[in-house]
Amino acid sequence: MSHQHSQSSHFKTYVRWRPLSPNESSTAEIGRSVDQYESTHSISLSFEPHLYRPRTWKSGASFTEVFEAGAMNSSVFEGVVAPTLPRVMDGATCNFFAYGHSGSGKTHTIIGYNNEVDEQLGLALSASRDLFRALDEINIKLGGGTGQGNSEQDLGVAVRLYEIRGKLAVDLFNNNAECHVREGPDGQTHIRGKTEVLEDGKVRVRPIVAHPCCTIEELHSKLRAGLEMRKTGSSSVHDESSRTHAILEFEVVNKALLDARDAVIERESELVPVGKRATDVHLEEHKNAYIQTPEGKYTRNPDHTINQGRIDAAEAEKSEYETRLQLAEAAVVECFKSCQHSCLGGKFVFVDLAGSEYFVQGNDASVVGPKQTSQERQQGRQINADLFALKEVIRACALNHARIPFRSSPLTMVLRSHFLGSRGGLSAMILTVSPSEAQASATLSTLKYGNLVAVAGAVGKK
Ligand SMILES: Nc1ncnc2c1ncn2[C@@H]1O[C@H](COP(=O)(O)OP(=O)(O)OP(=O)(O)O)[C@@H](O)[C@H]1O
Repeated sequence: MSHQHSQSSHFKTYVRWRPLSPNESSTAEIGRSVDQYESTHSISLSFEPHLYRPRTWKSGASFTEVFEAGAMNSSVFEGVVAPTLPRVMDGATCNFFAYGHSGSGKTHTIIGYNNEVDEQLGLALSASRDLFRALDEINIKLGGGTGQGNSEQDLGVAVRLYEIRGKLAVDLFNNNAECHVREGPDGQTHIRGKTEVLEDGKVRVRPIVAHPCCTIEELHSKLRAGLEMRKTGSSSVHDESSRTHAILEFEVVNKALLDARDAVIERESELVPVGKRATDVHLEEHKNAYIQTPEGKYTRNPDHTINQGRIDAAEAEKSEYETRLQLAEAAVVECFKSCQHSCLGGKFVFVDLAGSEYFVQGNDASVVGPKQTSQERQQGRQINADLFALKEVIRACALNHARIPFRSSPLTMVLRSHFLGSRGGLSAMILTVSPSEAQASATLSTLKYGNLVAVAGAVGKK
């Protein structure tokens, strides 16, 4: 088939239909069928006549699998996430994006609403369950490890939960603290909270909080508390609509790594006042070294001698603290080298993308969104920009470009390390869609975006 594109082994796209909800039971369903090619599927849709919508639409052969409305979370997990566990246990990052309109089933898929029943457990919670099982085995095998986080080397899971709201990251594990997303001189993205000035003059800037968990129960309870903090906005479709991208990370850690990272933050906070003092001393000593003549020119001040010794002492102190920081950073690297298992640093990342009702492709008139305030329209524009940026990053990664446009949006900046860490890992997008004719425009919008992303993820791959 001419429109058939093979799926990259590093990026996959899935579709999940949800059942009609009780209040949609009287509405008609979108006509749909699936064609299977070698390892991909295309979807054909037919709609009731509508002024702003085509009568039929067919995707490319873009989708790895299409889950029908009867599929339980456990089947989706087995098809999408479970096969990637070995990659995470080898230290890679596997990213999973849920994308769909408000009420289409993103939260149902990622977190789940009934955690008492295994089949209903969301993908993230099932992933954490399997991750803990695998880590417990290693902790016992590596000898001495109790699996309860008592040993420096016992492996556990650090969980982070934050949202991208506009240009800021909001830490749901730190009382919704607003954090800035910046690129550092090292080219890495840094997500940092407000600067805290401590009593001893140290200046601390905290990264996103990572809760270390030794058991799945501990992780669930932290997660429940964080999810309570999620901002909800009004929506014409679903009361709990989110206008933000939520990011949930599970990273394999041990106490030695967490301590080493804490030491880096501590050394950074010590360096700030010492660095400032060195700059102040330099400025003070040079301030009176020149005077202005009546003609407005600057000339050396004969009455002032620069105290070079004072400047040198301040610089020497600064470089001592810089060395301490470098040693602390080297200790983090050493943790990875000395760990007896390659899984340290392996990550599952789940991203609940903002609702697809904001996605507009060109002058696409088929998308008729809910009535929005001007603030919501502005958020919508940012979300749309994020989604385009994400697609372009996926394309550049698939093409193995040396320069990947992570800087294009706060979302892609934040995902930088996850995409780079996914070399050896995998990224997948799950498109959640409603079969209701009443949601046809939103469903079409979701599938169109998913189709674009799948094409982007498949370029350059045979
Ligand atoms: N596959 C499914 N099977 C059964 N029920 C589902 C499924 N998908 C969604 N639902 C139900 O539909 C409702 C809306 O789903 P959900 O809250 O997951 O939507 P959402 O996409 O996360 O919405 P929002 O973006 O507004 O948060 C929930 O009551 C959920 O239980």
